[in-house]
Amino acid sequence: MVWLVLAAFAATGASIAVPLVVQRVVDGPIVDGDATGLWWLGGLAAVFGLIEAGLIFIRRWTQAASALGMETTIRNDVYAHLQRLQIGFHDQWQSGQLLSRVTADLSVIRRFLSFGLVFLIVNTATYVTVVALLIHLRWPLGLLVAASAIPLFIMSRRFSRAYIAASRRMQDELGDVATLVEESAQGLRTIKAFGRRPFMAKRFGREARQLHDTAIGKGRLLALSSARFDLVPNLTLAVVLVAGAATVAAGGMTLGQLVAFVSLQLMLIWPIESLGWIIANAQEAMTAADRIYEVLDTPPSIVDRPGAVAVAEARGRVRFEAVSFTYPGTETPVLRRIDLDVCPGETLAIVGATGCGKTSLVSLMPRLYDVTGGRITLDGQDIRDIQLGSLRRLVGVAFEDPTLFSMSVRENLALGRRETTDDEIHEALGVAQAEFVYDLPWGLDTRIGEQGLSLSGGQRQRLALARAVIGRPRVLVLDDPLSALDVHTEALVEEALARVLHGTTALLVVHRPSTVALADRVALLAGGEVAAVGTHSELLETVPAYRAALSAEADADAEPGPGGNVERSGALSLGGIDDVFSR
Ligand SMILES: Nc1ncnc2c1ncn2[C@@H]1O[C@H](COP(=O)(O)OP(=O)(O)OP(=O)(O)O)[C@@H](O)[C@H]1O
Repeated sequence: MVWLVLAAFAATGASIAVPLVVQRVVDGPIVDGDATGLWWLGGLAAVFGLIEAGLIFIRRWTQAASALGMETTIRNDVYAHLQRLQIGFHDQWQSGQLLSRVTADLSVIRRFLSFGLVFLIVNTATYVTVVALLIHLRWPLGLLVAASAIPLFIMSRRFSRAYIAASRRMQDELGDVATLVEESAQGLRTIKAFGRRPFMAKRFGREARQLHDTAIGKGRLLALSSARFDLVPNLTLAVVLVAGAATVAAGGMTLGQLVAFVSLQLMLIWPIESLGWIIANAQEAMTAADRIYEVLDTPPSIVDRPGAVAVAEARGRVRFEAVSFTYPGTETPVLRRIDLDVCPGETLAIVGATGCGKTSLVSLMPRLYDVTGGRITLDGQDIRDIQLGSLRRLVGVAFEDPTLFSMSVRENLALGRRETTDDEIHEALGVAQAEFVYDLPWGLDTRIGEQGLSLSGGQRQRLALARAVIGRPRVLVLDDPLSALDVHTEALVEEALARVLHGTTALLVVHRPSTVALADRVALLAGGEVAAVGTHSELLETVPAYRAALSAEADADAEPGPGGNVERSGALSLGGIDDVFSR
């Protein structure tokens, strides 16, 4: 930036020097008929021209490097911050809005850094220097030119107020359009399957038209103000020409001085004309910066507490002590006074009606959310006093909706643990019955599609399960990890999983009665509270609500799927369409 500004100032100095040389040429060699002097001064003007060209090259070159460097740094900062922010933040933000901030808004800032800001500095410096020279050359005419700044100032204030509102609206609308594109791309199967393409296209068309109208309004504002800005220097020039000619005729200034005066004044036209564009550019960049700061200024709420310790090994005793939890931004607690004690190596199944808080409960273990009352301990230590990094290394997680990334199978699995050997991968794939990956075209190095969409629901779920069990974490959190598997595969996975669960403390959200068999004990959740805890057979005998919950799940399970032995990914698709239409 420093080189850039220095080069810009020096180039402006060189360009201002040229009219001053012209003045010497007109008043000296031309009036005196001195050919040698003409050559010398002509050569000097050419040298200034060459210097200016060289400096412009340096300016443009450094401009690209500095603006792109800053854009990349800010983008990395925003991305890193988004990763640090708690899930609660992401629940409340549309992903398209975040996407447009990391892409479109940052490009606006880069454009300002590389053009708007440079021209703002250079043009202001040019304006001040040239006006000072004009006053020096002929003060009454110089002051007239200086006075033309007053209407310019008033016009630019009005313009910037109107423009900032329009550009904020447009950038927000751009975010909405990005959200729609992203959602539609993700939900394309559902949209096509329900024949809702025209509906979605119409919805998109409405948003796109809104964006178009705002952009046109913005363009109109810019066009109007550019025309007004243009008028001021041209009117001033006309006055200067008439008054200047009269002064030369009266002998108040030389012809060379008038030529220099007008040449210098012509140098002001571009800085003034570009004022509207620079203000627009600056306002857009300020709006974009505001939008980026809305993200950067949100402090992550789930962080290491002061004095949090790193824990490398754990026995794996997990206790929920009077835990309650309310989602950020909501009033009603989802979980109330939860007391659970899970011994090292024990598997606790969590059973309950849909929406009773099972997923919320297990999300607290890896601190995706923090408890709002009570505490969770691991080996007697509040998990908030354990460094997040080490807590998440100790806790393996697989959720019902298995997210895979556009990376190779191996990289997807390594997300579960950074250092993995082929043996560990093989073992984890065995547990999850996911050996099918060896049959993919490039085996473990096959790149799976965006979010793993080229795999079936059951295949994705098995890979997510393998990712959770890789490296045998001390605590496993499995949120209905077998829901998309056919009965045969489920039995095989359960058999292998039982061996893994043997030495691991596990919280296992269970929807299907068959999976309960994996658990040592079962906790029945009802309305966000623990209604009963005991072994499966105890609860079956003594708790009618447990029998009811399991038979309801069994009924749901028994509903015929297409083809009987097909992997049950229907539930996931229905979740998807709900999402599309509720948004
Ligand atoms: N991000 C969120 N923000 C606010 N409320 C939420 C959020 N996620 C879930 N809830 C609410 O919390 C309650 C419990 O949801 P949760 O997903 O924990 O239930 P669940 O027992 O796992 O359900 P299911 O069996 O259908 O998976 C529901 O009423 C739900 O609407």
